[in-house]
Amino acid sequence: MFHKIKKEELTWGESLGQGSFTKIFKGKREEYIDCDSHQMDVLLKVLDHTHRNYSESLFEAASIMSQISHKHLILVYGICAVNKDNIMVQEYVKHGALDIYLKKNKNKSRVNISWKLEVAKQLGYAMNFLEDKRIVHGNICAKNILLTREGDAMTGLPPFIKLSDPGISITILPIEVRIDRIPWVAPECIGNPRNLSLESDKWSFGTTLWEIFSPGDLPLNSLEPSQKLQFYQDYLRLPAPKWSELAHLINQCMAYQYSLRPCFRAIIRDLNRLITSDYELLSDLPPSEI
Ligand SMILES: N#Cc1ccc(Nc2nc(N)cc(-n3ccc(CO)n3)n2)cc1
Repeated sequence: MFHKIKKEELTWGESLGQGSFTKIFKGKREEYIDCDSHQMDVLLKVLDHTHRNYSESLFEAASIMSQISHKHLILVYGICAVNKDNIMVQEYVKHGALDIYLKKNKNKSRVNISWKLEVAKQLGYAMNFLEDKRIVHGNICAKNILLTREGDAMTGLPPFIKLSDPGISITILPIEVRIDRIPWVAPECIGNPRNLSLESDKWSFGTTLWEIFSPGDLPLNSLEPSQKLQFYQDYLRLPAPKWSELAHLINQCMAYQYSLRPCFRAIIRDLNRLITSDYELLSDLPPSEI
């Protein structure tokens, strides 16, 4: 399952924002390694008291991430559950979530096409690792991609990302939340969330690709819930990026027929093709026009 962490080991720092049913704080964890103490930075993900009924799902998310180890997956140290608080303790990632980072660096030359392709490829590696282990994540989105290293175009140092835990599973969340998460939640999971599968992770990966390459926009952000549902009922597609090969890959991942979605090995191969083809493209389009 997961390691149980005592509240005394934790020191609380600043609030860093909030997820759907959680609040996140920076913190420190006292660690005793061969009897001298070490303080390490941690991220404390606290379940809102009003959603204490979801604590089992938070523990399940922690348990999934604790059972596997990969350089592009977040490291979860364990859970601290004392009286009303349910806290997931994970490694602190220096630059936080990708969705906020992309907005902040919208027109910065550092966040260019090759930077974005590198991030997409690393996410593909994490997803391929999960697919090989038949582990469904269930909440792939830019908000759950964490930036360990910004990278530096001058020295050619690439960015480095880690996929976060899935949080509360959509299989137990009310239909309103599933509809609100269109277009990240795959169509087959709207009617019946138990259709969550390795294939639905591919759909979400496609939406996340769209997010990474859009200049900080959120897909279908202006639509009401009923219009989001209609979007699926009409088999509509997200606005295609101008880069047709990228648009093609996004649409393959976001195939309404889930058996047609490519495996992550194929997705990584296609991303590598985009990376090699990317340089002709750079000459004629400004990054924001992809
Ligand atoms: N300003 C700022 C700032 C904010 C957060 C971090 N660090 C961090 N470390 C993690 N392990 C997880 C997260 N998350 C953020 C959203 C989610 C939702 O999944 N996680 N953020 C660093 C700087």
